[in-house]
Amino acid sequence: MSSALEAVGLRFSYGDGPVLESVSFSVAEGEFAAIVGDNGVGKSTLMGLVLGDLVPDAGEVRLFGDPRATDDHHADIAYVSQDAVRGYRNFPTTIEELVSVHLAHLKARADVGSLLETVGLAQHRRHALRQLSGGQLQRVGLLAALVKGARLVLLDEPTTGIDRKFSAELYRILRNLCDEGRTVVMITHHLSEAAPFIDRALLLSDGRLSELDPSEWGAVR
Ligand SMILES: Nc1ncnc2c1ncn2[C@@H]1O[C@H](COP(=O)(O)OP(=O)(O)OP(=O)(O)O)[C@@H](O)[C@H]1O
Repeated sequence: MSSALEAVGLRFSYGDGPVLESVSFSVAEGEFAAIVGDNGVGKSTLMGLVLGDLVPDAGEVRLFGDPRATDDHHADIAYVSQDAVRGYRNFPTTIEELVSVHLAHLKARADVGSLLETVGLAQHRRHALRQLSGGQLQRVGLLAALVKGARLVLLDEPTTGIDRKFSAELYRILRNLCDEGRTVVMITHHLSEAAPFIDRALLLSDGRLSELDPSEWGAVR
């Protein structure tokens, strides 16, 4: 399997001591990987390096085999943050309109109904964004990633403020995306809830990333 995302010897500091010392990992196309670690260990910093918002002091990020510096694969990757859509909540549009406009802008052809079906929002297609719950809004963020046709979907704490039932639904949607060949890398503080759906868990601590054995997934909070 070829790699969707690879990091080789990433080192990064904001100025004081290094946040990341030497981070190396590879996520293959079609995998669902979770990144876990205590508060402040550098998970969002690592995401910033992957997204190109931050530049490593040493090492390299590769997207689909290409060094990020030479090809940012803008069209292939999508980032869904904790509050991706919350800020747009009062924008006067329905989900259906949002998707249609986005598709038209991208000159992309896709069936709006099946995209909404994929993220479990079909029955809300004519609802205004302000009528949606936090969990439903989070899925609108994911929907934007799908409209774009992203092959690599990055999520930072997608289940913050979302109850267990909605979280499980979101994980199931992400699992399905991976089964269709997309790649998902998700920062989470809820590994035990995500465990039934993911392929791999990577633990960030002391500036390094290590693979967690599935037998350890239940013990990490
Ligand atoms: N812009 C910044 N300038 C200086 N230091 C920063 C900046 N952003 C983060 N840091 C520091 O870098 C370290 C890692 O922060 P980061 O947000 O990456 O951690 P995290 O693992 O995502 O944390 P959390 O789980 O709380 O979201 C922390 O000590 C933080 O205070």
